[in-house]
Amino acid sequence: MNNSLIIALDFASKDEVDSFLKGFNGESLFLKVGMELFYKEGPSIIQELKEQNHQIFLDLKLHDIPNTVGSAMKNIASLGVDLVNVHAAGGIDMMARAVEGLEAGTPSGMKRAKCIGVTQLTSTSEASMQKEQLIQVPLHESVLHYATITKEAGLDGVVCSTLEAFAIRERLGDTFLTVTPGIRLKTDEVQDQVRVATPKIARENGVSAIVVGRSITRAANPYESYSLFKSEWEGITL
Ligand SMILES: O=C(O)c1cc(=O)[nH]c(=O)n1[C@@H]1O[C@H](COP(=O)(O)O)[C@@H](O)[C@H]1O
Repeated sequence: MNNSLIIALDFASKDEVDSFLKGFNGESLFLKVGMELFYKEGPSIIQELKEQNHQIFLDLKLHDIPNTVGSAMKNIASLGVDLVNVHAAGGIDMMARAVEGLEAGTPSGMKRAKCIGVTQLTSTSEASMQKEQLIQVPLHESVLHYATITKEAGLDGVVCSTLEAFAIRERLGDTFLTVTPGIRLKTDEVQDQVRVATPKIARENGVSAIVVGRSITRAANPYESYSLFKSEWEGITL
């Protein structure tokens, strides 16, 4: 999990995923399946990707009452994915029930998926958080607060931006995962993301894993783009 580069498979169908993965020549990857792909293809896409030896982050960002999230996680656990997430805004009880559900649903002999809490989405700015969520503290503080209650609930880490990762590690320790989307090379379009940084900054801030989507999946040559991100993330000069 640590030092991973997770590719966000934000595609409309399995066919698009297949043609994307062809360029990787069977390399074992850490892949994120999100709502778009999962709602189209269902659990079979997870099975297929696992059979191809990939690690899977199933990103469904659960956010509901504790009972519903706990039961949903029990079913998700049977898919055998490596990483799942919930919204920290659902609260401590909801997050604790998510982990309980995962533990109850993980088949014996299998490792339970790690569970992380989404703090403030990387598409959220301080101004929009204050105006739309009526949270009147600086965004950094809101993220640190969500990270603290996520740990209290027994989760394994958070989704945050690279800009908050260092402070989270300082407060909550090195083993608490910081998974950071909003990753762009200097020359990339930011698109709908707000709190963005390069793989180099992510590495310098000690984040556990970076998540990269469109900069790789929509690149003219996805494998070349993946290699660029990977070498900057790993600190290798090409
Ligand atoms: O939980 C996530 O993965 C997530 C949380 C967050 O705060 N921001 C965020 O961008 N993501 C996901 O990370 C990916 C980022 O994609 P790109 O912006 O295309 O690199 C998308 O699949 C998002 O759903």
